[in-house]
Amino acid sequence: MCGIFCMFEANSHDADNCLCTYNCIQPTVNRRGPDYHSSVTLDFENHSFVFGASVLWLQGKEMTKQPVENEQSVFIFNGDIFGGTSIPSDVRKNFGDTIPLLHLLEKSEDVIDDLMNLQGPYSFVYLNKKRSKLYFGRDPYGRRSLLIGMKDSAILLTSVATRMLDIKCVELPAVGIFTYSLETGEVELLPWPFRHSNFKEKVSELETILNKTIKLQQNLELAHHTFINPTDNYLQYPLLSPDCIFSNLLNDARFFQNVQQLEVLLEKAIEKRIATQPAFCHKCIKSRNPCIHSTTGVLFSGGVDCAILALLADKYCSKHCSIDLLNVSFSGNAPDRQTGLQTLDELKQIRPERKWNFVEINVKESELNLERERRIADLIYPLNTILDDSLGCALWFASRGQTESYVSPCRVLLVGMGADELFGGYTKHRAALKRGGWQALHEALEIDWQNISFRNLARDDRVVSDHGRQLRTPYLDEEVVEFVRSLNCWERTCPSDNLQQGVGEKVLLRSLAYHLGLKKAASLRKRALQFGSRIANSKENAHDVSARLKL
Ligand SMILES: Nc1ncnc2c1ncn2[C@@H]1O[C@H](COP(=O)(O)OP(=O)(O)OP(=O)(O)O)[C@@H](O)[C@H]1O
Ligand SMILES: NC(=O)CC[C@H](N)C(=O)O
Repeated sequence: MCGIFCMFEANSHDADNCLCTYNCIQPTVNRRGPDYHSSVTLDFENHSFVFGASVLWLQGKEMTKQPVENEQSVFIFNGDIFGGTSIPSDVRKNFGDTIPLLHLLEKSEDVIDDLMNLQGPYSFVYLNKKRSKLYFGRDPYGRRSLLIGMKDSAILLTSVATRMLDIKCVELPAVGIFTYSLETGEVELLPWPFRHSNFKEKVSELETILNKTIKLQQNLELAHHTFINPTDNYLQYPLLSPDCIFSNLLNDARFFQNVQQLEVLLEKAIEKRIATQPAFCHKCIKSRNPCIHSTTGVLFSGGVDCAILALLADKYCSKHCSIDLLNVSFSGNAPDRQTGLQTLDELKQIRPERKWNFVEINVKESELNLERERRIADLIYPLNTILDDSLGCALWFASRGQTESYVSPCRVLLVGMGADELFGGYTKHRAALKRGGWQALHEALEIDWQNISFRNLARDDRVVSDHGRQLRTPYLDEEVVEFVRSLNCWERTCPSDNLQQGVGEKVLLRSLAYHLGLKKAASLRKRALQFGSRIANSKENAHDVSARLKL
């Protein structure tokens, strides 16, 4: 993952202030991109700028260095363009995504339209000198981090910050692309063509931080999918075994069509996310020696979401390479260790030729406390709850991929984020159905989807990228999301008393797992990362501010 940093100050010809902040954050920014790092200092139109970037090379035949600077532009980019019509795929294959994206922005008449025609996660900062404008933003789902803060007249934009900084930061809301005019100092928002329910709250939080009114031209409609009731006694299979239920469902032509469509789209999403990387692992990339080490890994609890990812990854990883399955536990026999080993057996049976590296990552409390203080709390910042602490720490250790005898050489990690929001996997979805029927479940899913970019995605990106690895989330692929969100809630999930736990919730995804041969994993009950790994104390209130994250 690349690390990006930009700080600029109005009415200034001296970058010392900005450089001072850069020096403080630079080591953390650089950890995100181990292949290259550099910075650019600029005095332009009565503003002083510092741009910094570190690169994890993933696209193109050669690495693209950053910041990219030419007569017209300075550009820093963290992300992956995987598809869409604005940049042809053969161009990306040869030249990577950074330069073509810059060219697109340089000639763009309608930035939002051009970006909406791209697929993939990103955040960027782009100075267009001709237009005297700085553009910055995150992709519409908010899959990459970008923080914003202000001190006096200086504005900071960075992938990561530290708690020590004398600048209060917030996550830049993924609501559109922002522009800053060097001529007037005005900040404008070019919004994505839909609006989340918390749009206003997020924009006004930003106005407080910047101490400016943000100009917004369009007044957008709230993005909301309409609700339709199921017509028949949909999914009424009480008291049957999971095997019978899945077999029945897969024999239902209408249901099976959705399973097949999901399989096609998810495979495509995984294929792109595996194919788009150089054919070298972390250890061998410097020498460029072709290797058979793992380049792709899966954060692996053994649960249904990541089991599907691992099985489909097998199809697209070189048959000579191993695949790392990284499994973290904060107590020897944590539930996720048991399910991890169980699903490993299933994968081995289905794909016996593959070398599956099940990496047992055991974390002692002393090490957890040390690393949280030394590093993880800064990565989680500005989020600060007990839940952020548990998830952030668990993900950091899982993605470090380190045991006493092994360090994972993967540069790309697949994770199952987004599956529960899209397919309805949380206990609260069961509660909503019980409380208010399908309509309430539909609304709960809408809210979860609208919140996903603010809740966890940027934090997860900051934490995993600290190991110089790229987090990739196939369930959050645009085509997968569009398809799943086009379905009625009752076609995706059925957390009713008629279908037992471990079958009804995420029933569409579980049916796909069963169809692929993951017959045991298909009906494993959900165990959230913080409980499955035993990092969390269930007596604490997950939404309270965490004292452990304070300086
Ligand atoms: N103990 C663990 N070790 C490593 N990775 C994990 C672990 N637990 C969860 N993950 C990763 O984090 C993702 C999201 O976690 P979440 O808590 O939503 O898990 P989940 O719903 O139980 O998913 P799954 O069905 O894949 O277990 C998982 O899909 C997986 O990639
Ligand atoms: N990891 C990144 O964000 C780098 C940007 C770009 N996709 C590249 O591979 O060069």
